Amino acid sequence: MRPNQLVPISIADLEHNAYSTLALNALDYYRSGANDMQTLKDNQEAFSRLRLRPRILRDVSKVSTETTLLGHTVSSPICIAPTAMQRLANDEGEKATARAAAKAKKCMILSSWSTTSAEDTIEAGKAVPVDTTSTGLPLYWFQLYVYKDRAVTEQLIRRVETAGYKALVITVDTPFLGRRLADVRNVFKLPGHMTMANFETKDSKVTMATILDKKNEGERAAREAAGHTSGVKIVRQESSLAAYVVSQIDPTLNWDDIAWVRSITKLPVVVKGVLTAEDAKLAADIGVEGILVSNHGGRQLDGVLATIDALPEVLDAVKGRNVEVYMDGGVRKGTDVLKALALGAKAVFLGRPILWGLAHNGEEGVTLALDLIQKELELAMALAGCCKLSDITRDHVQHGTFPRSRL
Ligand SMILES: Cc1cc2nc3c(=O)[nH]c(=O)nc-3n(C[C@H](O)[C@H](O)[C@H](O)COP(=O)(O)O)c2cc1C
Ligand SMILES: CCCCCCC(=O)C(=O)O
Repeated sequence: MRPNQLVPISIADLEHNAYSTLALNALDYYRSGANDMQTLKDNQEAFSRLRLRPRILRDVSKVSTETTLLGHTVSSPICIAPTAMQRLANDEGEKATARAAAKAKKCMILSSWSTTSAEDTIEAGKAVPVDTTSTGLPLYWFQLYVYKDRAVTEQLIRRVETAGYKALVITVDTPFLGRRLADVRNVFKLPGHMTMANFETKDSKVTMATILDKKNEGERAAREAAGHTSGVKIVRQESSLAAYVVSQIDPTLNWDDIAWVRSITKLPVVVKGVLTAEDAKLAADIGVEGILVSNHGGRQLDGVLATIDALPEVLDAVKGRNVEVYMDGGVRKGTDVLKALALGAKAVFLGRPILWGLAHNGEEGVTLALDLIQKELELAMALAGCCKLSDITRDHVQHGTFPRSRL
């Protein structure tokens, strides 16, 4: 371990260590939120504004966190959110995460923008022997960005169906990339030896470097055409990620496209990035199977509600409808998970904690991150008087610090 690093016993320790392990452009890409990072901060702080209401004397000698997600049994409601470019943290990247998910029998969502292909990632997970001493299986879902070129999107859907992914998670909060200032300053780009592996064909490798080079070439040509001397240094005001999004991702995305995706696949569809009752109702009306309440880890529209604060209105809006509701954003501790479940989430997803685990020690680091928060959840459940997830109710949590009698 490097000087100043901690023997990690919490997600916060893993994050602390990652700060001295990762290269600055990767660290900044992972840790940043958009603009002032108000929402990024609030995602965690909002959990601290909630208080737990434990019940006592309930025989909590055995605690189980087993649950189902869209009909599949997994060991726990703690799941892995899609995060792009995991090989920036560790060379094994998405494969390491998939193996850790398999060992823990947890659900992993793979990003469209992975640095390992969808096929190679799930194969790595499937190669891990299944622990038969407990029920449940690892579960892999695929996160979809809808490309301007619908053929690219459709081909990807066919590939992930064949590979064995069990749901499509369509991210709907990213028509354009949020402005992450550190990435702009660093002129963030993927190192040349890594690719957006799902978009690599025999003939063309889609790297951000190639996109950026084309863009620079275009800018240079435009300057020359306007009579400027060639060779003048071009000062870019965006990360290459933002440029790639503008060139490839469809900002016209709307509810008809969600219906289109549903019409071309038998996989269940989860919409990721819902923050309001209004949109939750529209999602349920269109027939999606899942809603992931998310503000993209504070990386898109800065100033939106913390996800744990948006969760109740989404749940109220779809009460009685046949749709599962999950949340992500700021989940760092077992008590955070308990609070989200008490408000009514079916599961929670972890973004950055998995990256901090990967940076720590690849697959073992992700296993450690998952295990730390899993053990914290089990302890929190026992201390709150809950042996199984169905024992956790809305009465286990309240807003603010006033006793109920004074509210
Ligand atoms: C570095 C990074 C990359 C991400 N990449 C994606 C992505 O490719 N697709 C996506 O839908 N969300 C992406 N997200 C958002 C996460 O899925 C998730 O919503 C968020 O990280 C949850 O917040 P947390 O990091 O506080 O746990 C990314 C988040 C981070 C931090
Ligand atoms: C269409 C937007 C691509 C963003 C890719 C990665 C990501 O989601 C992030 O937050 O960064």
